[in-house]
Amino acid sequence: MTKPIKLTNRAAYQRFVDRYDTFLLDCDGVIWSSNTVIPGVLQVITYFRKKGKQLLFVTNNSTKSRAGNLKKLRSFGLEASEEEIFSSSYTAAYYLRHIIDFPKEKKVYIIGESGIEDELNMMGIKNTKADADNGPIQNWDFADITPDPEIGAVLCGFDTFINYRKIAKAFLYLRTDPDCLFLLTNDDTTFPAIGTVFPGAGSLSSPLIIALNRKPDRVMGKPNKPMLDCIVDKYRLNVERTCMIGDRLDTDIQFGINGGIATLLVLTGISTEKEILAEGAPILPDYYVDSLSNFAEIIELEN
Ligand SMILES: O=C(O)[C@H](O)[C@H](O)COP(=O)(O)O
Ligand SMILES: [Mg+2]
Repeated sequence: MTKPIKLTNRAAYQRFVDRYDTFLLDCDGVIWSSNTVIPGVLQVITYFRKKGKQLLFVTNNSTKSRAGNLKKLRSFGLEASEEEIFSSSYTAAYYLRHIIDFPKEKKVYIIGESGIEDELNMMGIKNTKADADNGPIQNWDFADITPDPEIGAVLCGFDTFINYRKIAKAFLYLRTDPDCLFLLTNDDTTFPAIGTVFPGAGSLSSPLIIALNRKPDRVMGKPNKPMLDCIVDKYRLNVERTCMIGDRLDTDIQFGINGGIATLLVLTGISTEKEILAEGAPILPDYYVDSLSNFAEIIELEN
């Protein structure tokens, strides 16, 4: 495998920017770390816009809908449109409506936050509301955990309100109805926040996988196909002139590789330089850089 190129000077930054017309931008670990914007990144994204680059925001974070992500981008002063945003919650709703045509009389049981519920509602897909089971089981009372034939799919995403009740209900729906779909918005094992990492969506759905001894039927987010289909259905990407920019090898960079597009790893999130320089590293980006903010050097040149 070709050794990744580290971008470290103005000439390299300029060549890279001139080489691509479309950037698929990951969010957590590239633009922000939970609610804090990564220093120096905003001006670079604004500069890409000024240079007429097409920007698509491609996030595995299912907690927000496209509208929720747009609000967050704008809260940092970044202009964008919902059309440019692809979240794993949107991809899940898109997949259920446009790829498998989920039965209208059936419901989706959500383990996740409002982003999933909002996107399912916008696609007209019945669901059990994200906060329906945020309360714990009281006094070992399992009486209200019963099979529900209306549940046609269990959809798991990132859920900071995860609890035993949700896992138990999802388990029962999947165990009692073999036709009930088991779907994940994404399976990132960790989540980057406040300069460190915490358990990710993939860790939160693992109790179900273990208890059921069953793998999910489909995972929506990067590096998986539903997210790529969702983007390609909306945008005719010129893969030759497109680059995926991300902080995680097994999601962002693998997604680029699967899509036949170039990849740039930034070291402000999950994956490290040590991982890509290791002998026999399984996933390698084409390029890497300490931070997206490094490109600010070429902005100064122009001013
Ligand atoms: O656990 C998760 O859901 C992920 O860590 C997180 O959401 C990744 O988001 P992204 O980096 O794709 O924006
Ligand atoms: Mg990320």
